[in-house]
Amino acid sequence: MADKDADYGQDSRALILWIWHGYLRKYKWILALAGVLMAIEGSTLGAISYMVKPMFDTAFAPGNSGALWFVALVFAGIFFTRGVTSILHKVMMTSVSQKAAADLRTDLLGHLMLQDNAYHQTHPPGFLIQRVQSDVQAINNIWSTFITRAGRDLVSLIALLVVAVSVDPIWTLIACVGTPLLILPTLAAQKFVRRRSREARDLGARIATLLDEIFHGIIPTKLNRLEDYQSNKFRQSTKRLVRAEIRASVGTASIASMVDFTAGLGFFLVLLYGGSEIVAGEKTVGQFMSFFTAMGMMFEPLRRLGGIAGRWQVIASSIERVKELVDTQPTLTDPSNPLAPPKDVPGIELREVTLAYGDTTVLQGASFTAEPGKTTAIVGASGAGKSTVFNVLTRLVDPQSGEAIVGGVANRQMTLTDLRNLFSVVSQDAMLFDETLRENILLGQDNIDDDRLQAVLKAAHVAEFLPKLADGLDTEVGPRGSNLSGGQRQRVVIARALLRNTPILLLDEATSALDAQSETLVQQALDELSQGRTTLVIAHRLSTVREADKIVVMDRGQVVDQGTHDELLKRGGLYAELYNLQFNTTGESAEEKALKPVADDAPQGDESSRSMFGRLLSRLPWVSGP
Ligand SMILES: Nc1ncnc2c1ncn2[C@@H]1O[C@H](COP(=O)(O)OP(=O)(O)OP(=O)(O)O)[C@@H](O)[C@H]1O
Repeated sequence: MADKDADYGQDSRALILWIWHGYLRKYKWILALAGVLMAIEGSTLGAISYMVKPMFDTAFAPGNSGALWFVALVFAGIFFTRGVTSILHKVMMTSVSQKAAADLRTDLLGHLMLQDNAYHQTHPPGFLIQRVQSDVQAINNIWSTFITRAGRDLVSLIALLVVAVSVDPIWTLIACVGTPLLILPTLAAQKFVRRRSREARDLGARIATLLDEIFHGIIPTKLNRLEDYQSNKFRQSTKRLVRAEIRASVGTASIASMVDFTAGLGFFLVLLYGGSEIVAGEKTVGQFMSFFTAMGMMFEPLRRLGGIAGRWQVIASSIERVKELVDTQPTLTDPSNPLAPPKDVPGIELREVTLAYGDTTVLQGASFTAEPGKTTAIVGASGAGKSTVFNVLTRLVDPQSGEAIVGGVANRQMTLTDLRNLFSVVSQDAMLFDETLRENILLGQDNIDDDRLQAVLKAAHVAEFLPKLADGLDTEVGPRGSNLSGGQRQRVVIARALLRNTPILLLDEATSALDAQSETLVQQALDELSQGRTTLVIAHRLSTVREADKIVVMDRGQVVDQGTHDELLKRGGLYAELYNLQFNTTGESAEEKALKPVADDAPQGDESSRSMFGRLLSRLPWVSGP
């Protein structure tokens, strides 16, 4: 993302207020108590430096052993108080900080899951993981660096300053003479740090995306010998990250160092001026020691506070990034006056749907109907827009014009929850989570009785491979279900769909990745699943859609024909061409013979149809691929 001023121009006050209102205000009493404890701890430094004066002037100089006891006991009490208050406020602050960060992470995840599909296509998983994990962690650092330390340091500084002023206001003024010199360089350094931190966070997100792609695609990476290529890309990005991190920390450190320089100047001047007053006998050694102890103790908190200005810039850049995500609103939302979803098994109608991604038109006035409780197949070449039809129906994307009607209700008029509760989708990528088989099937439903579960396992043909698994239903399936075969994963997804018991079933190439034996089993499970439901099937293998009640033929975003298998073959249009082509190339001579007259007789004098054929020939996966 561009590193421009406008991006990090979010004013710090607004960012703090956002965190305060959203995540901290509810802990205000704990924070207040922790603040009091912090103030007590901070003021103990002032008390220590204050007690140096009586130690010298009342106990040491006159040799008063009674006063010595008193001073020693007071010192012990001060250190004890410091220890107790320190641990108490740290525990309180840490618990609030961890809880606030957990709340923020959870909110962020919920918000990101609601974003449109288009958003997730432009914000890859690695990028979002980085935001949810690392940026929130950086915000969490607010506590360790900003509030806990800064609060205590500020109180210490004030207490020590009070002691110093009480000893001699002029000495104090001289000691602080260099402070105004700090302002301009500090502001410049802060801006620099914020810029570099932002750059580092961007690079971190890019690296997380790269890692995500490498590990998700580890098999193609190995097979294509891409190890060096990926390592190189990683090395380049990490080099830039290291550079940005180093620059940011140099900026942060330089702010602290500027404090050192001005403090050095202050010490130098006070030593000359105050020292001469002691030599002249105008001040006592006790006063001088008390002042110098206060000044010496001020040095560390002041240095840390100087560094905190830089750290705040790092934190602010993370808050900005997280806030940017939170401020992004999804466009696919519930209607303001939603209608109830259909009660019976619904029919589906796509009415003149046109959809484009940028300049690319994907659906162009596409219309068809799918009867309730029947199976409708959608066929067409790769890229014809078949999967996009499913995306429109389930509102993963909204078309620019036209509408999708489910059971007489336009899908945009239902809430997203009601709409998506109507569909079960089984696709080629059976999405399993890294949990047990049982958890993968139940997906959080805890009201399923065992009889129903067993019936579902049987119907989905999961029961057949259960005995082969070490822990049966409690077997861990591994990341993305990697401990199961493709066919087994499909059957788990079918079991899920059976349990969801939705009235509409969308099958997107559900059996295409399976061998013949698995395909038969999965097909049986799917047949079981589609009973009594409105089913839409996308399949490249036309043998699997022959039995459909209706077949919708798509070409380049348009519905070019629809009917039963026999009707379409008789008409001799695109479907007959596809079918003929498929069975010719797979060498099923019986089909070939049966279809040849149809293909020859088809009304293909039409040039567009012939060019379509040539186009299809080059695009069809079953022609070029295995
Ligand atoms: N998010 C997107 N942004 C841009 N173009 C897209 C997007 N999604 C799909 N497309 C394009 O839309 C066209 C239709 O895609 P779709 O996935 O619907 O085709 P399909 O018929 O299902 O293809 P296949 O059979 O290969 O799965 C393709 O040309 C694809 O490149």
